[in-house]
Amino acid sequence: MSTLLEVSGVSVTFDGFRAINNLSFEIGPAELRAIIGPNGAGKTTFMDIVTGKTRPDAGQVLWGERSISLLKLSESKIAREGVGRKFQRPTVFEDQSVFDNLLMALKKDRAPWRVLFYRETAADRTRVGELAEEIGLADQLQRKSGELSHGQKQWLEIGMLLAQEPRLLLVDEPAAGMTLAEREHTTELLKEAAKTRAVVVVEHDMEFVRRLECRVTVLHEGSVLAEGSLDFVTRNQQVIDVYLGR
Ligand SMILES: Nc1ncnc2c1ncn2[C@@H]1O[C@H](COP(=O)(O)OP(=O)(O)OP(=O)(O)O)[C@@H](O)[C@H]1O
Repeated sequence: MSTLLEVSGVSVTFDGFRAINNLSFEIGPAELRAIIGPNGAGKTTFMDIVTGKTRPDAGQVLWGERSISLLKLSESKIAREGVGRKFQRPTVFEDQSVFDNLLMALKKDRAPWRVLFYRETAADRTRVGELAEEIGLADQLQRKSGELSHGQKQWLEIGMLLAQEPRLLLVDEPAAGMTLAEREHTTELLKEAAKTRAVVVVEHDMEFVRRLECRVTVLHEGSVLAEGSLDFVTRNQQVIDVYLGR
């Protein structure tokens, strides 16, 4: 399997506390991966490192075919390289329609004068339609985003990230606060997105993780404790002791 992202031997210490401890982790170019683990295991810090928010004290984070080091790039450069991140709370423009939110998110030259003189094209409208279809909001395009349900807002934000055509999408607890039907739709959406890019989902909801039907990485004290199918990792006695059994 070729590798899109390779984290190797990464450590991060905050005030003497080692939040990430010699972490090594790989993900392929079109793969869905779930990351689970107890509170404080280092899941958020892992995403912070990949996106350039937190700089590790040691280790490597290599990206793409040319194995460039993400550690040398700023947060904005990493985003432009194709790393997208979805935080837990949706951050859509509530006063704007679903259509406008998606339109604004399309990958464009962001030079200020271009934004100023920007006119949407037929190709843009088509792309917005495709994205809306993909996230299940094709019949909601004219609605104000603020009127959407919590789940719909989350899908819209995923759509806005997909509009940027990321090669890796990091998603933090997408199922939180969703109804069962919304969770099911989210599962389908993430599975579909992972057919053409890497998607890493941090999640505590085990039923949700089961439905993703993907490889699972269990983090504990900043390292990988176990990796494999959900059935495989949940049979691991250490995983039961530190996470599931509590
Ligand atoms: N900026 C920081 N300064 C000091 N300590 C930090 C900082 N960020 C994270 N930590 C500590 O590092 C450890 C790992 O935190 P992290 O948020 O990555 O865990 P997590 O697995 O995402 O947990 P949760 O499931 O609760 O979100 C925790 O003990 C946390 O308190």
